[in-house]
Amino acid sequence: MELQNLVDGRWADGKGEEFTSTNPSRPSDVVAVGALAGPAEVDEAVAAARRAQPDWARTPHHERAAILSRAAALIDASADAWGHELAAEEGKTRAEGVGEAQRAAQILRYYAAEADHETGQLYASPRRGEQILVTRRALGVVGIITPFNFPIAIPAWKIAPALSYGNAVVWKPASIVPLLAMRFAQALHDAGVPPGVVNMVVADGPTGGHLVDHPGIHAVSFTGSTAVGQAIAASCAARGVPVQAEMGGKNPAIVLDDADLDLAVDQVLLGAYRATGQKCTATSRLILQDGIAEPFLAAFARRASELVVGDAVAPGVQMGPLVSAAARDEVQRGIDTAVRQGARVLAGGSPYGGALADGWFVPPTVLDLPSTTLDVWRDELFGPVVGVVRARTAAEAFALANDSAFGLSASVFTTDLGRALESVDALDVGQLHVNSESAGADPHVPFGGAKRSGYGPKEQGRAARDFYTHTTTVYLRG
Ligand SMILES: NC(=O)C1=CN([C@@H]2O[C@H](COP(=O)(O)OP(=O)(O)OC[C@H]3O[C@@H](n4cnc5c(N)ncnc54)[C@H](OP(=O)(O)O)[C@@H]3O)[C@@H](O)[C@H]2O)C=CC1
Ligand SMILES: O=C(O)CCC(=O)C(=O)O
Repeated sequence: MELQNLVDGRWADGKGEEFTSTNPSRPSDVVAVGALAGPAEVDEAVAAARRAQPDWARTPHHERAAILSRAAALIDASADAWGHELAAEEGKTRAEGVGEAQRAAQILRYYAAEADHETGQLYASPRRGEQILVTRRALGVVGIITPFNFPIAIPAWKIAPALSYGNAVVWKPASIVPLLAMRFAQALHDAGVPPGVVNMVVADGPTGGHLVDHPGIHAVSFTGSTAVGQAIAASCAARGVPVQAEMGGKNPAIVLDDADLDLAVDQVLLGAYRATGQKCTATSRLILQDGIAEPFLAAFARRASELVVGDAVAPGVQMGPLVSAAARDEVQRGIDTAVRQGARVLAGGSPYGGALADGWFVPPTVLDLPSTTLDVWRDELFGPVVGVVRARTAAEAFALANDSAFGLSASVFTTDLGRALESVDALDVGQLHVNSESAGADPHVPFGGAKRSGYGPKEQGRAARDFYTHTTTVYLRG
């Protein structure tokens, strides 16, 4: 597949450095080749977006919605093929890839349906002969920067609301997995998004910085690492531009003495190892109450070791590789450091030999931690690694869960409604799952993190409308 950028409604080769994307299951297989875009193409894209945006904002909401619905249908029709490509380029399994493509279509449909919701409010006035209206308008041109781990769903949940509320976008996807970005841009283009309303430039991080600092950009939405997100937030603050940054996580799963253990084992496995642990919402800390710790761990470590790891597109595979050699090396280094610091390996832990040694595979790993002083308790590894500690009481378990600079997501497993409600009060996180895995985000409800996991307004649902529009309060007298 040849890499191209979409600028002002035209597909064009990049003018920057040559780039090759490869299959992390079989790194000698090339998935896409081409040249990256550079700052000049970002400038062209921003100029095109600025020209196109006013008319797009004036286009009746229902016409914008019809385009999003058509794009959703195009994605659904290609979900099998694109899901396969996603798995071959990013490393999640084929089933997860197809599911992600379908999720992108579902998100587009949700924001298409937003056309049927009210777009403002009418208030009574304290003065005779006056009404007060609150209307909404688009921000203008939004810079969108997305990570590798959800190459179509995350772009969908940023770009669909931006478009639905009348903005134009300049989007820089993660350069390591450009293929699904091209597919998504293609679906929007083929569905009839006017030239310049959606521009996609496959570029490196520094060129992303050029986009963030561009004076023609009116807001920025970012998902990725905490370091980059905080730097972007700082530059946006310096320019006075709205920003939302969705960043890392170190998400706990708490299993209390009264939990349904079979359910908890199943769900924690999903949270920890689906997408090879490469989700900001993945479970990476496991807090077990003493009474169930040993039976839970015995079952969990056995099930983790039994997961079928292999080529992401092969039938029956339950976990694929990490996205890159660098990611594989970093996660393996994190495991080795944990072991040096005293962690006991209950599953995985060592690099694969044999056929899997050629791909970027790390085994599903369970580490029993002697204390919370180990680096693996604090630092996000972004891989299939879970560190386990024990707690005497539910209160102690909740305190351990809050012992993190991050606050994205958490799971609590209990059959006691009172304890479930206590956890709602106790845990400082953006998403709390009671009796389900820590990952997952529905399009109609807010998504985002507390503490270092998130900065600025949340994403999705009504929260997206608040980010992608601003209000005008109209004091109206006849
Ligand atoms: N919270 C989350 O959802 C996610 C968190 N992460 C965390 O981030 C780590 C690294 O993953 P990665 O995807 O590389 O995350 P990064 O934060 O490095 O990248 C995310 C996006 O930002 C771009 N970018 C990088 N540097 C800059 C910059 N200076 N200015 C503007 N844009 C920039 C990247 O471009 P390019 O790809 O071209 O470098 C990519 O499009 C993971 O190990 C994980 O800890 C990662 C993905 C998702
Ligand atoms: O849990 C999910 O489905 C979303 C996760 C996410 O946003 C991420 O990993 O970047």
